[in-house]
Amino acid sequence: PADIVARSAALRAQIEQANYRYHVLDDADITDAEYDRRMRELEALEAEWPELATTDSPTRKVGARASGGFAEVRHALPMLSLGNAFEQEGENERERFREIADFERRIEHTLERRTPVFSVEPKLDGLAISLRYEDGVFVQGATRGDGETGEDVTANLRTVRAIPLKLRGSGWPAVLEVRGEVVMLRKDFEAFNDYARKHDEKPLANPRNGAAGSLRQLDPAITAKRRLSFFAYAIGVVEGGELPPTHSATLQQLREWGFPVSPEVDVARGFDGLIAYFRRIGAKRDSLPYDIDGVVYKLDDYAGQREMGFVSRAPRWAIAHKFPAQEQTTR
Ligand SMILES: Cc1c[n+]2nc(N)[nH]c2nc1OC(C)C
Repeated sequence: PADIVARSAALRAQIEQANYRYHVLDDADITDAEYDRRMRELEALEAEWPELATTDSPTRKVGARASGGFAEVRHALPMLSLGNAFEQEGENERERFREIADFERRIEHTLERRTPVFSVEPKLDGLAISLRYEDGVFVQGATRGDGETGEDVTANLRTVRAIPLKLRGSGWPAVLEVRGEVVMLRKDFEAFNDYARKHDEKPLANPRNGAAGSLRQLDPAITAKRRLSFFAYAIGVVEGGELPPTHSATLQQLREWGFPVSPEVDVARGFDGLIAYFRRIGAKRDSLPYDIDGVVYKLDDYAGQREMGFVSRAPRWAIAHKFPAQEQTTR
């Protein structure tokens, strides 16, 4: 009936807007209680009128259990690994961060630029995944695997509220692949372990294990009980449309389409800019809502990235800069 259809459409719009404000803008405008009340009302409507429960409904109906394990997915564009750099002994910064100095200098020389612009990001310690959208609708999600082929964990990813089931706004390509990290936020990790201890269940060693373990559950109903999050950091396949010419502009575009992107991402110029960012993020590492194991520097313009190319499977245009290993207290 028309009034039911109108009511469910209004609830969807309100819930999707609340998801966007909570996960993307980190600026919720309704209380959790109000959010839950609207979700329960929509779930009740869908229970009474099942045709309302379409696959992109924000009620995120849980799919079937992947009985014989996960299907394999071949990444049309390999999911890259990153060369990484560690701190060394040395009198001055250029020696202590020699590998970063070499990385940046190689780009200056090859592209004949001075102090090139980099997109700089925290390196989240979670599980890398690739999300495929066709005409703005989430159709498939896969783990990184070996970079060439991963596991189809679509049903599990549909239960992650930070992952949009359909894109927001307009102007997206016919096919868009977004890559990023599924993480378990520290507050959700602590809550999970408090619950586990009280109920004599095995606690998680660290949030990364929480994310990996939750996503690889064969039964998506179990994944749905684990509170996971997601932050986009790259693009894969793009067909039937185009993206901005720089990575930093693309990340902003992804936010507008409904993807969470870490608020810590920034742009930096030249070696000094990279090291200033490394120190800034290093200083606030323990106060971030998720675990990180370093920062990532990427030449910002895609034309320059193409010109720099790759060494084996790691790009010459990007590098991870790791912090000294932290004694991982098994909480
Ligand atoms: C493997 C990887 C991991 N991360 N993490 C961030 N933040 N960016 C990023 N980029 C990556 O690869 C790029 C080369 C796309």
